[in-house]
Amino acid sequence: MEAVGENPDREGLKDTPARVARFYQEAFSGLHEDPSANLTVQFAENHEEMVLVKDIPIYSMCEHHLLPFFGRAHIAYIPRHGNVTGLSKLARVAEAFARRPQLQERLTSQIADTIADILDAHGVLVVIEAEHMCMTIRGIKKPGSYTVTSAVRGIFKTSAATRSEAFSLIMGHH
Ligand SMILES: Nc1nc2c(ncn2[C@@H]2O[C@H](COP(=O)(O)OP(=O)(O)OP(=O)(O)O)[C@@H](O)[C@H]2O)c(=O)[nH]1
Ligand SMILES: [Zn+2]
Repeated sequence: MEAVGENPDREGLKDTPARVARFYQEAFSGLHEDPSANLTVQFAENHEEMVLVKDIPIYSMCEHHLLPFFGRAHIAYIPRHGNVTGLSKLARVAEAFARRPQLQERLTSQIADTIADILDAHGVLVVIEAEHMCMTIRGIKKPGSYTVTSAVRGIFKTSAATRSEAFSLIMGHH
């Protein structure tokens, strides 16, 4: 506060360091979580077909400026026989990785790798669309620009038809 020319002792600012500390604790709480622990809930269901949870709201922080980037994640996977997980658990994996100092690319691939590994899925496809505040309120200042990243694993990588089915479901109407 002193460095930007503020008086840290004035009424409105005196609790601000503690508030910022609590906010960072919340924003980075994923560092103390094991995202894969969410995937222990598995149903012995024989559905070896695509499951897609789309439009999951995502808030993360870019590790360069500690400014938010936010948007939507879409997670598709094709379960192996008997390894169907709870739908909310896919969003929980995304949430645990988002609450860390991040890069959008790393966030995308960490979600995909964790689901692919822990569920031993036939395939996983993750798409994240996000706006980066470090590109909108500062620097190059391009509000409205979106970054889209994807990570494809397993059958989504080897089968172009399966991959395009997932992308058309993601891009399609709600
Ligand atoms: N690849 C990638 N880059 C990111 C992400 N979040 C922020 N960045 C970029 O990280 C870069 C950091 O660049 P630097 O040149 O070190 O920092 P800077 O001087 O503040 O850069 P400008 O934003 O261009 O003003 C910038 O280009 C950001 O846009 C992300 O999730 N993925
Ligand atoms: Zn940034």
